[in-house]
Amino acid sequence: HIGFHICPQNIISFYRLIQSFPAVKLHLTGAVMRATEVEFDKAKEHLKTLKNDPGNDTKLRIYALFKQATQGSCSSPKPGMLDFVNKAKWEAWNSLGNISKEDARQKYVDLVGTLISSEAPIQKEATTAGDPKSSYQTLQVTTENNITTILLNRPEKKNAISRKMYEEIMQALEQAGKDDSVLTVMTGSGDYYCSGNDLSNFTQVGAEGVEKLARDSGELLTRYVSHFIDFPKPLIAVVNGPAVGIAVTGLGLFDVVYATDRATFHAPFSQLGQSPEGCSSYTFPKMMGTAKANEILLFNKKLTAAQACDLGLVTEVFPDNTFQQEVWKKLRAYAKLPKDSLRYSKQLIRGMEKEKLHAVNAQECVRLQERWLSEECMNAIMSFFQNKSKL
Ligand SMILES: CCCCCC/C=C/C(=O)SCCNC(=O)CCNC(=O)[C@H](O)C(C)(C)COP(=O)(O)OP(=O)(O)OC[C@H]1O[C@@H](n2cnc3c(N)ncnc32)[C@H](O)[C@@H]1OP(=O)(O)O
Repeated sequence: HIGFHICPQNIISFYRLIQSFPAVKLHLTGAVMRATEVEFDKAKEHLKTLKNDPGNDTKLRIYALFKQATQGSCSSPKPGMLDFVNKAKWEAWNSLGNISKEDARQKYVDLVGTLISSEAPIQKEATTAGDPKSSYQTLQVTTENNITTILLNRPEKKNAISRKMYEEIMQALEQAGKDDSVLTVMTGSGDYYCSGNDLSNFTQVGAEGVEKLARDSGELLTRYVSHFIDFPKPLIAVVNGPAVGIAVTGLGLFDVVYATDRATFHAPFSQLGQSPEGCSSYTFPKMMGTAKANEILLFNKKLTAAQACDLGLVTEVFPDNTFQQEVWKKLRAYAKLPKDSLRYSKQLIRGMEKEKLHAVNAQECVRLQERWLSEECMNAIMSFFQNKSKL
């Protein structure tokens, strides 16, 4: 017995205690938050939503990881024999030895993730009435056979991503990250996978002018891309047709990309007076070499599915007439694999890169905010709407 009383009120005071540490306040008010710190903060918030008491051992582990992540190794003197609670906390913290702050932060995030997902309701059926998933306007989100599918659903606009759709995709990713499914799939409805950013996002200039629009767009894009960087389980793109702009660049943040042989991949940034996003200025050169990436990101080279596969952007290409059948057969088999093993393996594969990716995302969005205000970009957007100059 360690002196904690296990009741909901005590869980709440435990969180308050954790929140009240000066180190956390300092960390929260820091002007620049590092990527995993953002994730760490999210985990702290998620922790507050736990409905069940995780038990004293787990609470001590959470406490210890929190201290190690924010203050480093335990160096305070051991509390006296009769100071049960503080002694147990000290022992838990001290038992972490010299593990780094970053490792502790990751372990904290993983532990909270496991606790939260163990409470998630079991999803047995595809979308049902009253399910928040059925309230999306631009997406159709379903969970079936352990697979949550996010269907981009504006086929009449070639699934161009409107502001509403950016928000809904983020919301759907948050849900999918927490639900009981094993895999998350993104695909498009109709003949396109996605024609990228909806160019009318740049024509809705409010009273505060274009600078405000550019700032808001930069903020939206940063959040959007962060959701892919931080997505905790395997994320698969089923590219059912042509992909443009951010729908191409973001593919570097997916874990597997299956494409129909009808798909093309086009990131026409210089043609639009813009610059790369979705972390592609980092993921593309890393994946295919700088020279090949330059043809795509600087010189607007449109790739066929086979070329994209040769360059490593696409995992496998299927003939269009058997695409859906072959891909879903594979996915259904993958979705039978153990969920946590997949989740942890993905986190190991991606974990080391996360901070870098967040930094790249931030840098790309700063550059884009400047680009969106440029004459080059404004002319390209006007030209699309006035002359319908297509790519
Ligand atoms: C909040 C800001 C975040 C910014 C993130 C940065 C992201 C950057 C990018 O993604 S850059 C790429 C932007 N995309 C484009 O430039 C594509 C523009 N579209 C086209 O060139 C063509 O529409 C096409 C080649 C994709 C398809 O041509 P086609 O098959 O001939 O179809 P239509 O042109 O008739 O299209 C049907 C319908 O959809 C509308 N539409 C298609 N794509 C977009 C788009 N990206 N933005 C807005 N609207 C789009 C098109 O206008 C038609 O509408 P209509 O029927 O005329 O009302």
